[in-house]
Amino acid sequence: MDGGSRTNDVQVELDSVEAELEHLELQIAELLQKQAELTSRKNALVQQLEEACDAAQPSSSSSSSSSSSSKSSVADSVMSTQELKLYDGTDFPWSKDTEQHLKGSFRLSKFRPLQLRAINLTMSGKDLFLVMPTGRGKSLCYQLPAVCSKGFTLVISPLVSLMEDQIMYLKSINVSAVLMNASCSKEHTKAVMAGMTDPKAPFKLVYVTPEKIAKSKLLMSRLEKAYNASLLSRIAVDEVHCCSQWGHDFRPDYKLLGILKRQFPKVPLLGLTATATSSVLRDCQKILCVPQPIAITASFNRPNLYYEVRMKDSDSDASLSDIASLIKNRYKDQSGIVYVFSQKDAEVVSAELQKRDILAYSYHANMNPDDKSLVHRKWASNKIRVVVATVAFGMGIDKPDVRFVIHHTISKSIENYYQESGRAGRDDHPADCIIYFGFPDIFRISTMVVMENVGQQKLLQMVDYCQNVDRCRRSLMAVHFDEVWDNEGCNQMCDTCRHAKDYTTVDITQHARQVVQILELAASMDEKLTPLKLVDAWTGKGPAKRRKMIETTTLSRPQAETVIVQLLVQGYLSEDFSFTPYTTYFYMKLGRKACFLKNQSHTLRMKMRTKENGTAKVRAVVPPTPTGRQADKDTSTVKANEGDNTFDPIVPDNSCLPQHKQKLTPEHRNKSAKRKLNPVSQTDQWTERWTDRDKKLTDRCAEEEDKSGFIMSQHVFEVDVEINIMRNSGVSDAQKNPSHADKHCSRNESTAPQRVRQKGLIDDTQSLTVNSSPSQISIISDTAAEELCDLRKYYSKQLRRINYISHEYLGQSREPGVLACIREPWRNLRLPHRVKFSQTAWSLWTRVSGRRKVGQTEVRPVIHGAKE
Ligand SMILES: Nc1ncnc2c1ncn2[C@@H]1O[C@H](COP(=O)(O)OP(=O)(O)OP(=O)(O)O)[C@@H](O)[C@H]1O
Repeated sequence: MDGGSRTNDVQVELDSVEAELEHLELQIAELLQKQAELTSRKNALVQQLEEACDAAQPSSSSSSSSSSSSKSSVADSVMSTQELKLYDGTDFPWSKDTEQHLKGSFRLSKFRPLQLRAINLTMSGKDLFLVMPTGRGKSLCYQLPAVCSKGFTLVISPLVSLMEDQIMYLKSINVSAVLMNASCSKEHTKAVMAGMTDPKAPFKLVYVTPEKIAKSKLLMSRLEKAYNASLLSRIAVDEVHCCSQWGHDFRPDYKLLGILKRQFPKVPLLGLTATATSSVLRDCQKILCVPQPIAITASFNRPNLYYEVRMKDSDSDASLSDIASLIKNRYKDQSGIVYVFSQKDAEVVSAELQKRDILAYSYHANMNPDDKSLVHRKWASNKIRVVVATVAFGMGIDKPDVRFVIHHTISKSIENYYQESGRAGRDDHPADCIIYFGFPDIFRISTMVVMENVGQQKLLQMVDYCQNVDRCRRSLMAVHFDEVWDNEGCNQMCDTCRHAKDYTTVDITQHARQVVQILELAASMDEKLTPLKLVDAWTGKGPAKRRKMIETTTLSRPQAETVIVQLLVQGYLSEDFSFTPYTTYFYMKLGRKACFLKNQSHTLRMKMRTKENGTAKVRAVVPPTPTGRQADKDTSTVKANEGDNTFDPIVPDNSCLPQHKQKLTPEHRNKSAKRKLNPVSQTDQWTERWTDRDKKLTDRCAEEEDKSGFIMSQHVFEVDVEINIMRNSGVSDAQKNPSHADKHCSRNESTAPQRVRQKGLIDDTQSLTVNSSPSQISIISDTAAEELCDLRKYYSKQLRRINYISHEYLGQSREPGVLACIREPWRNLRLPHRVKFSQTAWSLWTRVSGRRKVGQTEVRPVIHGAKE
C-alpha cells in the first residue's frame, strides 16, 4: 500500500468516527432533553400528589387562593408546598390592614391567585421572586405592602415611562409615590433624598432606574441612612429578568444591583417578572446576591387568550389586507395592537391600514415623546382603535380591554412573544393573539439578533413555536417556562388544538436530501445561498444553469419554505452570517445533522398543514371565535381559494421521487400513461405528480439518449459553450467570416424569452449554423439552437468564473471556442461522485452534438489539461 492510499484510508476512517461521534452527541442531547421533560413532568405529578394529600388532610390555614396554578422552583429548597400554602392565609398581623387597603385604596374586591401569598411572604420579610404572567397584577404585590409598611419601598424599574404610568395610577388612588431619574430637578431630588430619612415622609414608594443606583453615591448614602433608621421597608426589582443575560432583555445596569442586598441584607427583596425560566431565576439570584429566595411562579396559562399562527403571504399587500379584514370584521370597534418589526414597518403598516379605512397610528422609539404619549393616551381612551407599534410599545401598557394582538412579524423570542401578546385580554375576557409567520422575516430578525448571546437560539425557538403544529401552542409556551401543560388544558384555545384534523404527518426525508444536495453543490462551487435563493433554486426559479444541475421540487413555494424552516429548526441546516461594513447577510449552510441524511435508513418526518391558512383562508374553518363571534365576511374568499391550497402529503416512497435520469422503457411509459386514467388517492396524486414530472424528464432524456446513444450522466460540470447563431447565412459565409461566427450568442438570441421571437422569425425549414469548435461549423435546427442557447446560458455564468480563475492562474487570454480551456486549477477538482471532468465535459459535448440536424465530421472537444 503506498503512502497516499494509507492517508486516504485514515482520512476515511476519521470521517466516519467523527460522524459517529456527532451522532452520539446528538443522541445524548436528545436524551438530556427527554430527561428534562420527564423531570419537569415528574415534578408536576409530585405536586399533584402532594396537593391531593393536602386535600385529604384537614388544612391549617390554606385559603382559597389557587395554589394549583403555582409551583416553586427555587423555593423547593427553602419551603415545601405545604409551608408555602400557609402564606395563603388571612390570619397574619397585617392581614386586616392589607384587606382594608385592597378594598379602600386600590378599589379591588379580592386578590387574584397568588397575590395574597406573595404579599404575605414579603410582609414576613422573605426574599421573593414572583414570576407571574403579564397583566396578572404583580405590581399590587409590592404596592399594597408598601402602603401597609413603615417607611418606603424602593422600586427599581427599567423604564421611566413605566414608572410614570405607575405613579400616575398611584396618584389617582391617593397613594403617594415619587420617582428619581436623571431628568428630575435638583430640588425634587433633594426633597426626595431628605424624605427618605424622615419617618413622616410624604411618600410610600420611590421609583428609580438601575442606572441611578449604579451611579449615584448620594442615593446610596441616603438609602444607608434610611436602612439604619429602619425606613427602607422593601426593595422591589421590577422586570428582574433584566439581570440575567440569559433573559430576553438583559440590561447591564441590572448586574450592579447586587449591592443592594449586600448593603441592606435585612430588607426583603421582591423580584418581579412575567417571563423567566428557572435558569434565568438562578442567575438573578446570584446577581442580586439573594441567599435563599422563595420563588413563586404562577401558571403562564392565560386561558382567555386564543393563539393562532397564520402563514404570511409573500405578497405584503395580501397579508395587510388580511389583517385589515380581521380588524374591520372580527374586531370591529375593538381595541388592539399590531406589532411590527421596525420603525419603518410601523409607519408603512399604519399608513396601509389607514388606506383601508382603519384608524391606526404608529408608535416607535424614534417618535418624539409628546407624539408617543398622545398616541398612547388616544388609544387608552379608545379614540383610536389600533396602534401599529414596535416593541417600544410594551412594558407598562395596561389597557384591560385589548381584544387582539396581531404580530405582523414574529417576535425575536418566545419570552418576547409571550409578553407582547400578553397585552391582550387583561380584563380576563376572551382575546386573540395572532402571528403572521413569514419565511423572510426569520432572516430579517436573525441578522438583527446575531450579536446577542443566545439570540439565534431564542429566535429558532420562536420559529419552532410558529412552525410546530404537532403540539398545542400554549403547551409549547408552557414548556418553555418550565411548566407542564397537556393539550386538554388548552380547551381548543389555539389553532393547532382547534384544527387538529387539518394536519398530517409527512415524510420529508427525500426533500431534505434534495435541499442538502443543493447546498453541497453550491459549496462545491464556492457559492453561498441565501434562504430565498435556496428556495428559488429548489423550486426551479434560479438561473437556468442551476435548474439543470439540481433536482428541483414540485412542492409549492410555501411548502418548500416550510420544509427548509423545519430543517433549520432541526439542525439539518444552519445559519451562516457574513458581515460587511453596511449590512449582515444570512446564508444557509449544512447543519450538524445534515450528514445523517447520507444514511439511507435515516428518516425525517414532520406535521404539516393540509390546508394553508394564509391570507384570508382560515376563516371558513374557524369555529366561532373565543368572543363568540361567527366567522367574518371573508369566507367567500376562502371558498374561492380553498381548492388551490390543499397540501398533499409527502410520501416516503422512493420510487415516486425524482430519480436520476434513466432511460425509460416502453413498459414504464405505458404504466405511467395507464395510471393517469385511474382515479387516484391523495397519496397517489402526489405519486402521480412526481411520476409525471419524472416521466417528462426521463422522456426528454430518452429522446436525447436515442440520439446520442448513451445515458447521460447527471453530473455535468460547467464548460464553455460558445454558440454563435447566424440566420442561415450558410456554412461558407460563416467560414468566410469567422469573426462574426465567433461572436458569443448574444442575449438577444440566446436566452429563453427570446425563443418565441426566434421561432416567429425562422421558418421550420430554416436552419442555424453553430460554431461548434474553433474550426468547425455545424448546421442545426432552430430548436436545437434554442437548446444550445439555453445550455449556453446555463453554463455561462459559472464559466465566467472559470475563465476568470484560469485567466488569473494562467495569465492567458480566453480563447473563444466551444469548450473553454480549463487547465491546471481544475485538474484536481473533486467532482461529485468522483466523475471526471473530462467525462462530464464529454457528456455535455455529446448532448450538444446530438442536437445537430446536419452534422459535420464529429469532432471531439479539445479539453486541455483534463485527465481522462
Ligand atoms: N386583585 C385584582 N383584581 C382585579 N384587578 C386587578 C387585581 N390586581 C391587579 N389588577 C389589575 O390588573 C391590571 C394589571 O396589573 P399589573 O400592571 O400589576 O400587571 P403586571 O403583572 O405588573 O403586568 P406587566 O407584566 O405587564 O407589568 C391592572 O389594571 C390592575 O389594576
